Formats: sequence, C-alpha cells, structure tokens
Amino acid sequence: MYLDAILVVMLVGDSGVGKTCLLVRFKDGAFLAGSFISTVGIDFRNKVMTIDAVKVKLQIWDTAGQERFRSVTHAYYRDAHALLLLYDVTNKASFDNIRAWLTEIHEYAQQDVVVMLLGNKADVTHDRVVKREEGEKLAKEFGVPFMETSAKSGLNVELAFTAVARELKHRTMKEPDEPKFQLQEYVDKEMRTAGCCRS
Ligand SMILES: Nc1nc2c(ncn2[C@@H]2O[C@H](COP(=O)(O)OP(=O)(O)OP(=O)(O)O)[C@@H](O)[C@H]2O)c(=O)[nH]1
Repeated sequence: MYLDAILVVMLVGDSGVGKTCLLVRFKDGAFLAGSFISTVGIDFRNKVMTIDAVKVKLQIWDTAGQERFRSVTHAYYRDAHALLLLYDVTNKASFDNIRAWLTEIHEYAQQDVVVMLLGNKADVTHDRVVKREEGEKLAKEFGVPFMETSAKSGLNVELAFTAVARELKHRTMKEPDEPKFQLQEYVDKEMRTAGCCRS
C-alpha cells in the first residue's frame, strides 16, 4: 500500500555541519569523503521507505547553510512537514546558532512542523567540542527530540529519517482511536535496542 501524500523533510543548519553528507548516506549508503562542496540554494532527493507495510514517499530538501542563501531557503520552510536541524559536534558556533535556527523555524515554518535536533559528526573523538549531554539539554529546553548522528559511520542516520517519517505517516493515517505517536519515546526505544547512547 502506498501513502498518497509526499512527505517533505528539510535539512537545515549552518554551512559545513554535514547536511548533504547525511542525505547522501541515507539515500545511497555512502559517505562523501574529500573536498567540501557547499550547497547552492536548495537541492532535493526522493526516497521511498516502508513503514508498517505502507510505502511512504519522502522528498528530502537539502538547503544551503551559507548566510547568503537564507532568503532563498526561507521560502521553502512553509512547505516542509519535518525539519532535521543539524549542528556539528566539532563546531561550537554551529551549536550556539541552533537557537537562531529555531527562531527562524518558528517564524517561517508551519506551526505543526516536526523538528528533530541532530548533533552530527559523532564519529569524531579528538576534536569534539559539544558533549552529547549539551545537545540533550538544549533539545529538552525546546521540547524537540534529539540524537547524535554520523554521516561518516552511518550512526543513527536511518533512524533519524525513519523516526520523522513514522511521525508523519501516523499523522496522515491515524485511526480515530489510535494513540498519538510518541516520537521521542520511539527514538529512545530504538537507541536502547541498538545498545546506544541514551541513559
Ligand atoms: N567526520 C565527519 N565528517 C563529516 C560528517 N558529515 C559531513 N562531514 C564533512 O563535513 C564537511 C561538510 O559536509 P556537507 O555535507 O557538505 O555540509 P553541509 O551542511 O551540506 O554544508 P552547506 O552545503 O554549505 O550548507 C565535508 O567535508 C564532509 O566530508 C560526519 O558525520 N563525520
């Protein structure tokens, strides 16, 4: 069975946090090593996922993090069903800017948009400057789910997209007496099952 609607997931966050790499890892299962080519404006890729025997079409929008493209990306926010907001655990400024990104999301996106915070590049150990606990604390403050990811190792990449796709699928297909899907609970449970990360 196919879900008719196309679910739009938008990747946002500072330039260089790994949005394109996360998308490529999810779509192609590979890591884009080598030189860093900044996204210009916006790019998109499609992926079909199967959730509880329902085929769900995701359209993933990869936005440019550079300041000079902001006015272009603002125009797309209102059509996004979910936003994956990334920072880079090796770049403190990208973490500090999350508050500004959340303000921007609040201003331009739909009120009921699904937002998930991702601390990317979790594979890096030596140059890490943002602790997992700091990411968790910030996410809690804003009431959004959180996980660390790595486009390089693949850590939690599938889970991040699956979690938002599940939430959107539930919203679209929910039976009247079915309980609301609990995104954070789902993420916590999946990470515990994988033997990973959250206490
Ligand atoms: N170690 C490590 N490096 C990563 C990871 N994800 C991305 N990178 C590197 O970070 C750099 C930037 O990655 P991109 O995916 O192009 O960043 P972006 O957020 O799309 O940047 P803009 O397009 O400018 O907004 C590249 O050199 C990647 O190889 C990761 O999970 N781990």
